[in-house]
Amino acid sequence: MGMLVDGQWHDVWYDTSKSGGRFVRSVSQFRNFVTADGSAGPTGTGGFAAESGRYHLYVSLACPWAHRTLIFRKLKGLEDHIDVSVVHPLMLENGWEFRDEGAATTDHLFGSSALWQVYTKADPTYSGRVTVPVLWDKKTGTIVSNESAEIIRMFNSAFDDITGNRLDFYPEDLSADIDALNAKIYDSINNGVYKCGFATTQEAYEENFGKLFEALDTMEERLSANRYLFGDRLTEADWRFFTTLVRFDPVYVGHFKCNLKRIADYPALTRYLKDLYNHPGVAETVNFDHIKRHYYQSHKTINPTGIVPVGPEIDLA
Ligand SMILES: N[C@@H](CCC(=O)N[C@@H](CS)C(=O)NCC(=O)O)C(=O)O
Repeated sequence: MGMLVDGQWHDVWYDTSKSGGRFVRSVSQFRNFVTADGSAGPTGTGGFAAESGRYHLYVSLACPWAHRTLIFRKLKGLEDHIDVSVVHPLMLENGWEFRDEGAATTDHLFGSSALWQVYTKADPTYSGRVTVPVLWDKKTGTIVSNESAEIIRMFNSAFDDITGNRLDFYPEDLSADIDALNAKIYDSINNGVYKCGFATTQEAYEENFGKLFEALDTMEERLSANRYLFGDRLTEADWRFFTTLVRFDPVYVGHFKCNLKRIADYPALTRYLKDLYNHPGVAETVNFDHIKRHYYQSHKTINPTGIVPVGPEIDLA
């Protein structure tokens, strides 16, 4: 774990000393958009037109945020148009690293040993965290975006004329409702589990623990009456929720101490999780080996022995 300061790598853990033991996620800094015609998106600059083979995606199979982008790449038929490098599951003193081992790969573009080197290629004086996912532009030699919420929006529509795939997970008529629900799920659930797990005071942990399970109870109720979060319409909000749900019982219950209940104890959430997992193409994006090894072996302040629990038995088929 570490970060870049003026383009130099430093091995440091999250500093919670100024926030009462609370984990505060930093804001992503590369915020451009790929658009169908290269015009500017909601933030950043233009010049990033959708083209087959032009963009490269860096992901971790362990990371819930990167997982969103892999799901969209799959469901939107982008696999032949956007290639991928997969970091090694262990994130230690050099941060995310590349190694040709199992499902992990080399850096297919530059052969870098660590992801921070890709960040400094985009900006030699970059200061900040080195996170996945990263969407790289081969043409201009820079990072388009390192914000998953925005990368999935690009994947949802920018390449439609190239792929002919017009599935829309962010339909206009639901967009405001999706944004509102995303915000709630992000704060109390997606990021909520991290706020429990990375808390360094009892108070910070308990505050987020309460909010997390309150939010899960609300979702359980909502999904008791609906197949998906918005009735029978499968949207971006479902995929954003899914990547946390699928990691919950194998990792967050134990490693992040989110243990009031398991997802297996919620009938509607269990049915929903299985439904999404069995959606064509999605199971192939889930790698429980990387998920478990990443969390249990990378966060030495939480699990110093690095022992990965063998259980629980997970059967989502
Ligand atoms: N807001 C970012 C967050 C991405 C993120 O925090 N990724 C984690 C992995 S799950 C990471 O790379 N962390 C490295 C670090 O914080 O140094 C997004 O959604 O794209």
